[in-house]
Amino acid sequence: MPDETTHLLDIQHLHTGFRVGDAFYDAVDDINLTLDKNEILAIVGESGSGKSTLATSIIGLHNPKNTRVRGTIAYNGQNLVGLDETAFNKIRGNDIGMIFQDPLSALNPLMRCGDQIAETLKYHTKLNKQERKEHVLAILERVGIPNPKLTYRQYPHELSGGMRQRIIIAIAIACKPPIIIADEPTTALDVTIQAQILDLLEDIEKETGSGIILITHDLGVVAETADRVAVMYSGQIVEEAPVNELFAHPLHPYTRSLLNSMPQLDNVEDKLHVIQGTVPSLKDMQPDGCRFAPRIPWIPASAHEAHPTMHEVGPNHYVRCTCYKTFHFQDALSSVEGGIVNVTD
Ligand SMILES: Nc1ncnc2c1ncn2[C@@H]1O[C@H](COP(=O)(O)OP(=O)(O)OP(=O)(O)O)[C@@H](O)[C@H]1O
Repeated sequence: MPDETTHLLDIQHLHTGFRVGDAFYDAVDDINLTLDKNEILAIVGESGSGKSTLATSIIGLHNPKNTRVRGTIAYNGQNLVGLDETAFNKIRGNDIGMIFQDPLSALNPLMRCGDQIAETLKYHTKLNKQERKEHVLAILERVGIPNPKLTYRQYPHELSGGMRQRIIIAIAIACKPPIIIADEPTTALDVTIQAQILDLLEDIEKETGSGIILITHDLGVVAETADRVAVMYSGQIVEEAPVNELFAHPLHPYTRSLLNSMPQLDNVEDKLHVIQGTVPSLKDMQPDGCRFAPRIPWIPASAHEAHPTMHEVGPNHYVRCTCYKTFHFQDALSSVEGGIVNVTD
């Protein structure tokens, strides 16, 4: 692991629990993770695995009445956990830029696009009105808007989905934040635009040296864009590795299942395999033991750790629980249940 002092962000023992009835349930359960300059760290996992909760914990977007956040998110000598709204407002946009999945709901429909970018500059910089306008035009050009002067005056609904996402990226990078969190930034876009937006994010990372947390359920996006990957399942990280290592030597049964459920362009004859079962809801999460065990019932209980920990299995490669050592995909013939073809190798 890189020297601790170089980490942009150092998350230790992060728990984020939501109130359900009278109790809190951890959607993020003891996460340890670092982000460095000049890297794109992908957080990948199925819907409900806790990816967005991790992101919103970092930028303090939770209602404290219904949410309990514990642990440390060290940034620039301070712990972001427990900061009040005033302190977070200074950090959001200036230190941490945020790119959301749905640009239409993230933008103000009644405000011109240029003014929305200028607003961030107004709040965080001492630039005067004219300087802000010039800066916004330069950013619009940087994010690939073909006619910045026209788009400055346009409202979000006048733009295509791809262009709107470029506006969101412009807002996120306006103050050159060292950290950018992109939560499913391309999910709502078609494939061609998706590739352009991912290229843009990569260029920004190279130009500015920022660290980007890229949240996605799409392993194709991960393969194309990320430097390092953390795989999340049921609120926990189950595997973490540099991207090439993860794709070449995936170890955790969940990672292997996710990879096996990806369509392979070079093997069109193959069936698309589906992972049986679903991510448990908050109340149904097992407090201890291997949380993926119920989805691989053919693996004996003795293969799992009672209290799973992360094991270092190679340089910067970590995997949770010992079950990866004995895991194998179930035989295809015996695994057809309820119309679902289970993963096989
Ligand atoms: N405000 C909330 N109150 C209660 N439960 C919540 C809240 N937000 C999320 N959850 C629950 O926390 C768990 C993790 O959700 P989260 O949205 O972080 O997952 P995700 O991996 O980002 O999924 P998706 O890709 O669908 O957003 C889920 O069980 C979800 O229902």
